[in-house]
Amino acid sequence: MCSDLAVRVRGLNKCYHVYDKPHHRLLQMLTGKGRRFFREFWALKDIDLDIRKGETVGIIGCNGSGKSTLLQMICGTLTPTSGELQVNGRVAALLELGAGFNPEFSGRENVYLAASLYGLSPAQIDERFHAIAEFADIGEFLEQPVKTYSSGMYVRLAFAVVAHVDADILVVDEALSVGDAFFTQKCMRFIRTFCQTKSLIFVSHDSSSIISLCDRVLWLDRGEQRQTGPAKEVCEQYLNALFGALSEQPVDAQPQRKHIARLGQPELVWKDQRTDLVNASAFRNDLQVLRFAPDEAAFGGEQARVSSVVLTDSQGANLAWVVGGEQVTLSVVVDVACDLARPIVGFFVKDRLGQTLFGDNTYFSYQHQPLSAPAGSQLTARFEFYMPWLAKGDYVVQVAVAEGSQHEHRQLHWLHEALVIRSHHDPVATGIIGIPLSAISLSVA
Ligand SMILES: Nc1ncnc2c1ncn2[C@@H]1O[C@H](COP(=O)(O)OP(=O)(O)OP(=O)(O)O)[C@@H](O)[C@H]1O
Repeated sequence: MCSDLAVRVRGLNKCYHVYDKPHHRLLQMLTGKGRRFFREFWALKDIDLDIRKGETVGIIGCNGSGKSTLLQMICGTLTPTSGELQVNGRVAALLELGAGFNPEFSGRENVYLAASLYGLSPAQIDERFHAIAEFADIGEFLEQPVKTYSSGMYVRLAFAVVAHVDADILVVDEALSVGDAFFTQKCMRFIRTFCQTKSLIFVSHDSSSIISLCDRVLWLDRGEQRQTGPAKEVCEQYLNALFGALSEQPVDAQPQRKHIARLGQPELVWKDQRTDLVNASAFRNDLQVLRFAPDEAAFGGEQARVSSVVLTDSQGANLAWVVGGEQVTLSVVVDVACDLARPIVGFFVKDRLGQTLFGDNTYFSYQHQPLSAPAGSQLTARFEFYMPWLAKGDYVVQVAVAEGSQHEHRQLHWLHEALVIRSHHDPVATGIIGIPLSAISLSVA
C-alpha cells in the first residue's frame, strides 16, 4: 500500500445472511452447507475508496445505505465478505453504536480498558488519565458504572478517550449530536485541529456539516457507490436526488403558502410577512437562550473581561426565549482593566459543528473615531439584528473583545461559549439559517 494512503478499499463487499425465522439459524448450523435457510443481503457492493493521510472524507447516504457497515469494517469490528481493505495507522472511532464500554465497569475502568484496546500501555494511560478526565468533565460519575450514565455522559467519556490515544485516523458519526452544545463545540475544536495533520472519516446525514468539514465525499446508495468527489459537488447531487424523491411524495404536511399578501413598506417594517402565520403554527421557531458562562472555555481576560452577555428585546428586557425572525439586541459588557486605545467587541453565532453562521463587530462603526476606554471603565456593545430562523439544535454565541483594527488586533478576552441558543422546532426556512424575508410574491399572468 502506498505510504501516502491511510485507507485503501478495493472492490469491497459485505453480505449479511438474513434468516426469516429465528430457528432457521439453528437449522443452518446443524445442516451445514447442504441446505440454505437464509437469504443473502448485500449491504455493500464493490466499493472503492482511497483516503490519503491528512485528508477528511465524508460518507453520506440515506438510512440503510451501508455507511455504518463500511465504518465498522474500517474500524476492524466487522469482516468484509470479499474485496480488499487496508488501513495504515491507528483508527479511533466515535460511533453511535457505542464506544465498546463495559456497562458494569466504572468510567475510570473503562478508560483503562478502551485506551488499552487502542494500544496504550498502562503507564501511558496513567500519564494521560488526568487529561482524559478533564476533557470528559463528568465529575464524580467517573467512578460510577457506565450503565448509570446518560447518553451525553457516555459520549463525553468516549470522545475524551479517542482524543487521547494518538489516533492516525479518526472515525466519527452522528454520535456527537448526543452531546450538549458546550461539549460538541469542544469536540469540534479538537476535530478541526486533528484534521490539519491526520485523516478523518465523518459520517452524517447532514450535508452542510459534511461540506464544512470534508475535502471529499463518498455517497452510498443502497450499498452501492453512487459518487465520490469534492464534498460540495457530491452533497449537491445527493440533495438533488433526495429532494427529487421527496417531491414525488404527497405534500399534506407542507405549510400553507398559496398566497401571501405583500406588506406595504418593507423598508420601514422589516418583518417577514409570514411572521403571524408561522408564529401561530407548529413551525414557530422557538429559541431558548441559555446561561452566560464566563468561565467556560475562554482565554485572556486580564486586561479586559467580558462580564455580561445578554439578549434583550427593544425595551431592554432580558430574553430567555426568542422566536426566530424577531428583532433582538445582543448586549456585551466588558470591564476594562487597562487603557485601551481602540477596543473592538465582536460576536459569532456558530452551529454545533463550529461553523460560523453569522457574526459582527464594532470596528467599522468606530473606524474613524475610535472610542478609547480608560482603565476602570466599562464598555457596552449592542448589536441589534433580526434573529434568523435556526434549524432544530444547539448553537453557541462566541463573544470577544480585542484591541486594534479589523485586520491587526490583539485578542484580550475570548469566550467560546458565552450563550447557548437552543432551537426547539424546525422553522419553515431551508438552509443552515433562514433569514426573515420582507416580501415573497407569486403572480399569475
Ligand atoms: N447484522 C445484520 N444483518 C442483516 N442486515 C444488516 C445487518 N446489519 C446491517 N444490516 C442491513 O444492512 C444495510 C446497511 O446498514 P447500515 O447500518 O450500514 O446503514 P447506514 O447507512 O449506516 O444506515 P443509518 O443511516 O440508518 O445508520 C441495512 O439495510 C441494514 O438493515
